[in-house]
Amino acid sequence: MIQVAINGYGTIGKRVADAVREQPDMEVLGVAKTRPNFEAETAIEKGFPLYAAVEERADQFGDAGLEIAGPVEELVEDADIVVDATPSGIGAQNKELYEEYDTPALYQGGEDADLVDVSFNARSNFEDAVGADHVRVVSCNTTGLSRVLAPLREAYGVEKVRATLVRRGGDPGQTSRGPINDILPNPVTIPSHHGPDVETIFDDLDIDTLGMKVPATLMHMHSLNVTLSEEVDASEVRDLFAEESRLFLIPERMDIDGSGKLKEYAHDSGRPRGDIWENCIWEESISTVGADLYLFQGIHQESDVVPENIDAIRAVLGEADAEESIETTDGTIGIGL
Ligand SMILES: NC(=O)C1=CN([C@@H]2O[C@H](COP(=O)(O)OP(=O)(O)OC[C@H]3O[C@@H](n4cnc5c(N)ncnc54)[C@H](O)[C@@H]3O)[C@@H](O)[C@H]2O)C=CC1
Ligand SMILES: O=C(OP(=O)(O)O)[C@H](O)COP(=O)(O)O
Repeated sequence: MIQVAINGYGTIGKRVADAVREQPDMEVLGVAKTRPNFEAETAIEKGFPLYAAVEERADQFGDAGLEIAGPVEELVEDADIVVDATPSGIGAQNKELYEEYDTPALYQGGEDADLVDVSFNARSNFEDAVGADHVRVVSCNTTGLSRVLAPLREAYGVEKVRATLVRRGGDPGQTSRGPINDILPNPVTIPSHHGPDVETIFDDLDIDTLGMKVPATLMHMHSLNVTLSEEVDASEVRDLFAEESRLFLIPERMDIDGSGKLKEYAHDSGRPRGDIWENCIWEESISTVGADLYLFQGIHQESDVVPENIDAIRAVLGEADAEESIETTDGTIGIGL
């Protein structure tokens, strides 16, 4: 059994912990947090050993009636791999800790690409992460773009990508985020950081991205234009995408007009936390004009990177190839609405 440590038990960390628990070849050795809160309490309720990420604050857990298993150093030392899901920039500070105990580590998309040996997307470059010590699972948006581009590149070739990313202002629990009544060009400079980030997965890709932030919390929305290397009928692209387990084509008959109904559907289907691990592509939006492909896709920022973290664990430890790992991950967490 692969012993997995999770350092940072917030939006991403708690979802990765639940997904690790579903795997036949992995166990959650423990999760580390800086301070007690509702997430620390639920970690204990779920039976995850809770470790103190910051020594000076360890007493706060006892004061709140939460039992601590030990300091984060102990957890890192005993683990086969650490998933660092701390806020942007903290992962970089933690790298020294993981190196000290010679424990390989996964980082999240908020960290810089040059922190790691490999930036990772399971569908696109699984093999690059085999045996690597420091791997970054790219951000929710980069994951969403990579999943669409990988099959298009293989089937037709891609000349140029242009994407406009309408990004949610904050996650539902991030009460201090915004905007609350505006539409922001964000970042206002072009390209946004997403294009260069996708190039950490496909280094020969020509991609321009523009970003915005809007008063929404549920999901991001991408408006995508891909110039393919050949003229393709839209129905062929739909068939190509239908073969991809992490692309959900929203059928017209479902009458899902946006992120609200998508999330409602995920809740109705019994998904944990209403998570949607797949890209959600409106089937009717898939259109071609000559070699230009257009589509809209919704990206559930809180959960699409979760299966990618699970696959990255197997890649780093050389425990499976891409196909085996993706199949196991999808089957155990319930991918395929
Ligand atoms: N929330 C999202 O939509 C997505 C986030 N990401 C990336 O995932 C990473 C984590 O983001 P979230 O889960 O949203 O953040 P979060 O703020 O929800 O969770 C981070 C957790 O780490 C804890 N923490 C803070 N400092 C720590 C330390 N020194 N040691 C251990 N734990 C510490 C916090 O208390 C919190 O529980 C970031 O790099 C972010 O860019 C990637 C994809 C989507
Ligand atoms: O990595 C993300 O988005 P991004 O790729 O748009 O920077 C996640 O949705 C986290 O975004 P945040 O930096 O707005 O919390």
